[in-house]
Amino acid sequence: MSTTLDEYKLSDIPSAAYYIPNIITESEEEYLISKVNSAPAPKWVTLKARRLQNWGGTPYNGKMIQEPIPDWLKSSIFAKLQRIGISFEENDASEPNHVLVNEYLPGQGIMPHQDGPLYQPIVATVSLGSHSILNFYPHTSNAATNSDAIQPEFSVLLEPRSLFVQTDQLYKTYLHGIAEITEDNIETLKPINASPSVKTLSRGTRVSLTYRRVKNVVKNPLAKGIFKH
Ligand SMILES: O=C(O)CCC(=O)C(=O)O
Ligand SMILES: [Fe+2]
Repeated sequence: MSTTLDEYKLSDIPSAAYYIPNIITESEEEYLISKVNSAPAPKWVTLKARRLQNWGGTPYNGKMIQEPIPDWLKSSIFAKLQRIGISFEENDASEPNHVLVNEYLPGQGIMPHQDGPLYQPIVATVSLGSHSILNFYPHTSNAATNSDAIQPEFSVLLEPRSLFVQTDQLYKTYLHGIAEITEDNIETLKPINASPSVKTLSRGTRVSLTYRRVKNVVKNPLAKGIFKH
């Protein structure tokens, strides 16, 4: 990782996480939200506590048939990821090949989980529209099945327009999740990067763009002309 990135490294937690406020402008944020919201209805997959869109392909059975990532998801982001030195492949600066878009209404979240070996062990998340709090738990805890009863080991505040990167041991040995609540008590949870003057934060609708690199990618057979008429 580059020296620029090191400036944003979060300390006192397992290596490594980086937090970069205001990676995009308010107008870029508005544009990205409008593009997410204008995706065709079948693009959305609705789950119990969030809905999502897959771009670049839909991982299945440990593989993904590669589809192009649309320009609107690349234009304001890829150059910035590269400039601050975020590499999605060991030893070079390969770009992400998959973007998962998640939308959470206030009160929605995601159970503690690991992103797993399908991806290179790095995920870069841009937050849009509202803040959230990402909670981390050691993977040996039973937070995945009982998150309400388990206190996170630490939490990170994700402000709108920020970039959060998790990689290496943090990616591989911790679970992360978002509680299904409408208001975050900053005073008690004490996210490692939050200002001590903030007491509570009410959630609005948050869209997250999670940029990753799927390791095992197959080219689209249609694009190769296998099914030529
Ligand atoms: O919305 C987020 O910031 C977290 C999403 C996440 O953990 C995932 O999609 O695997
Ligand atoms: Fe995740």
